[in-house]
Formats: sequence, structure tokens, C-alpha cells
Amino acid sequence: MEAEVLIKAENVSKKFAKSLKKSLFYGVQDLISGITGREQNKDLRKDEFWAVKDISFEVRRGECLGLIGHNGAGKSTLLKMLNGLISPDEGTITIKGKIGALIELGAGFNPILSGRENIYNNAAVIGFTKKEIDQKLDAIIAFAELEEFIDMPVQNYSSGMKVRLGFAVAAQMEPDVLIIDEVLAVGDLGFVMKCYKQIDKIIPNTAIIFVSHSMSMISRICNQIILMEHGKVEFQGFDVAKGVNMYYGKFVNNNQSILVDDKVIEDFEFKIEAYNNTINWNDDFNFTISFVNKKLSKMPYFSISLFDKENKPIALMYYKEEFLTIDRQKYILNFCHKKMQLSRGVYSINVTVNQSFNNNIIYRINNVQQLFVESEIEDLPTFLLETYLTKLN
Ligand SMILES: Nc1ncnc2c1ncn2[C@@H]1O[C@H](COP(=O)(O)OP(=O)(O)OP(=O)(O)O)[C@@H](O)[C@H]1O
Repeated sequence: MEAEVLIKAENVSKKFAKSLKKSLFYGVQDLISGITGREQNKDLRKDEFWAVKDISFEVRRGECLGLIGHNGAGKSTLLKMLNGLISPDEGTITIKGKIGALIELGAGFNPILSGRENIYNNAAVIGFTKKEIDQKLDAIIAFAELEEFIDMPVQNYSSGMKVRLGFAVAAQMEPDVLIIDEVLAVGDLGFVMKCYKQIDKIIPNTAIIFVSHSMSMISRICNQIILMEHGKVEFQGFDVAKGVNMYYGKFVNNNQSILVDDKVIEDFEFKIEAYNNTINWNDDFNFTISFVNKKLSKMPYFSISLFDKENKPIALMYYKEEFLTIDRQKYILNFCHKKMQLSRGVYSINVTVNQSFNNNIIYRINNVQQLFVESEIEDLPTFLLETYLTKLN
């Protein structure tokens, strides 16, 4: 039997005015229409835009929906509507059960009240009774690691402390629906890992909506994804890896940048020997480097590094070099890395040219090319390490 739907959004839209003056004016207009029973204006008026347009989805108990998109795509606006902080102009939102939300840093806290008082306030707003909160209080304080500071006014808390308290209340009370915005990014790594563990613990009984710019976090906890752009859905589905790749595709940066150029070599070119710079997983990776030698007497050394879409270094390709004597002419070098076992994705290539192995950089170019790796298996991590079972007892 399928789990019960706890969050349902049907054709939800929200418009905003670009200026505060217009926003106030339209607000008053809408209020009067509301009071007099006249139908509200459904179309965009001058200077208005759709911050969220026509979004529908369902999240069942045990599921986590990831919302991704550029800054200003409309994610927070959608979350605020789900949490009831603002109402949609069109469409309906239905939520069953108690909602825990961690939306804006410090939102929902009363700054002059202590951490302890805020726990009671926030948990009561979610819908828990005093007795239920009493039972959970110690666990919340311990989870937030705020034992020493729990009776201090929240206005004196650091941003990390506020996030810890907010998450502790939202997640320790084990609500039916949990809405988490980017705020987790503020926590330190230890706390973020603890939050993951808590999310893993509550997910079987909870429907979660999670907004993040960290694709590793999204891939780690979400089973469905919506990619938003200018308020609209650009991709929606259960293929989280596909949504993440589409998001990364938006950042593909084709700009080469030359960081070092001692004019010792000229006309440097790097070419991937594959159609559209695309290879399949486990294919040989062939590429050529060409240059015109102006001043060198020995062949220089080329080091080729690969970076993933988050710009993290993934691999350094090296080869055994014999420093041949060279003339002042054009050279074309062919290289091959046998069986490239990198997972599906886009990798950017940087090349550094040293006069000799690990010595004296004469040329360096970042993002000289992008390598696309295709794979039939969609959701592999960067490396597939072949392992052997050596003994069975
Ligand atoms: N109260 C408001 N009045 C007018 N415009 C608003 C209001 N709130 C948000 N917007 C605008 O609506 C659009 C969507 O904003 P929103 O904060 O939902 O984006 P987001 O996807 O959450 O972005 P980020 O990743 O930066 O948090 C933006 O253009 C923003 O400037």
C-alpha cells in the first residue's frame, strides 16, 4: 500500500510587485476586492511578476522532495506558502499533520526570550502540548548542544546556535511534515552530519521538503526533485541525478583562463579526441596537446588535472617523461588514459606546463576543455573501484 500523501500542492502560483509602492497599492486594492466580494485580479498588473508559477507536486510520508534552482528561482517563496507564512494567489496547498519548519535564520524566534522559552513557543506553534514538549525538552537542548546557553536570550546567540536550536525543535519533535531551507549550510560540519542522522531517523514517518544549493546534500537525502527557474518548473521527477545534472548544466562555464604565460611556448592547444568531447564510462580517454616551441631546449612536462562540477579536484593525470631535446617548431603530442572510470558528468580540465617534472611553471591554463562522461548507470559516485572477494569463511 502506498504511503499517505502529506503535502499536496496543486497549480500553486504567487506574484509579487517589483516595487514596494506598487506592492502596497495592489495590496490595498486586493483587500478592498476581498471585503467587497469582487473577484481579485488574476492576471499580472503593471510591474508584477510570477515568483512561483503553476507548481504541483505530492510528497508522501517517507519521502523527501528536493527543491533546487538559481538564486531568485522562487524556492523560498514556495516554502513560505507551504508553511502558511504567505498565501498563494492561485492554486491550493493541502498539508496533513504537524509541520516543523526551519525557513529563515532566526525566524520564529522571539529574540528577547531565552532558548528554553523559545522551544516552548515554537513547539506549541507546531501543535505540541506542554506535556509533549516537557518530555522532549532535554533531548532538544542536548541535540542543539546549548546546555550552557539555554537560559540566555536568543538575541545573543550566534547564527550557528540559532540554526542548531531551530533544527533541534523542528526535527526532535518529529513532526509529520518537515520543511528545511538553506539554513543548514550555516551549521558546522559536525552539526550538519548530526542533522543528516536525525533526518534519516525521522524520514520513515515524515514528509520532507528540502531546499539547498548543495547538490551532495540533495542527492544524499531526496528521492524526488524539482528544478525551478524564474518561478517555473524546469524539471520534476524521481530521477534526482537527472535534475542535479540539469542544474549543473546551467553553470557550464566555457571560459578558458590563462593564469601563467612566460611566452616560452605559443599557440597552445588541447584537444579531446572524441566527438563532442564526450566519452563513455570505461572508454580510453585520448587527447592531444600542441604548441609551438619558442625558447625551450627540452620537451616540457604537462600535468593535466580534472575538476568536477563543484570545482573540486578529482584527478591528476601524469605520465613518465623522457626529456627529449626539441627544436623551435610546432609539436603535437598524443596522450591516452586507458579505461577512464569516472562516473557520468562534466569535468573541467586544467593544464600546467612545467619546464621539467614538478619544476618552473611556464604556462598554465584553467578550463581548457570540458570532458563529458556518459554512463548507462546513472547514479554512480565519481569512482568505481573494482574489488575482489579474497576469502569466504
Ligand atoms: N516579498 C517580496 N516582494 C517582492 N518580491 C519578492 C518578495 N519575496 C521574494 N521576492 C522575489 O521573488 C523572486 C523569488 O525569490 P525567492 O526568495 O523565492 O527565491 P529563491 O529561489 O529562494 O532564491 P535564493 O536561492 O536566493 O534563496 C525573487 O525575484 C525575489 O526578489
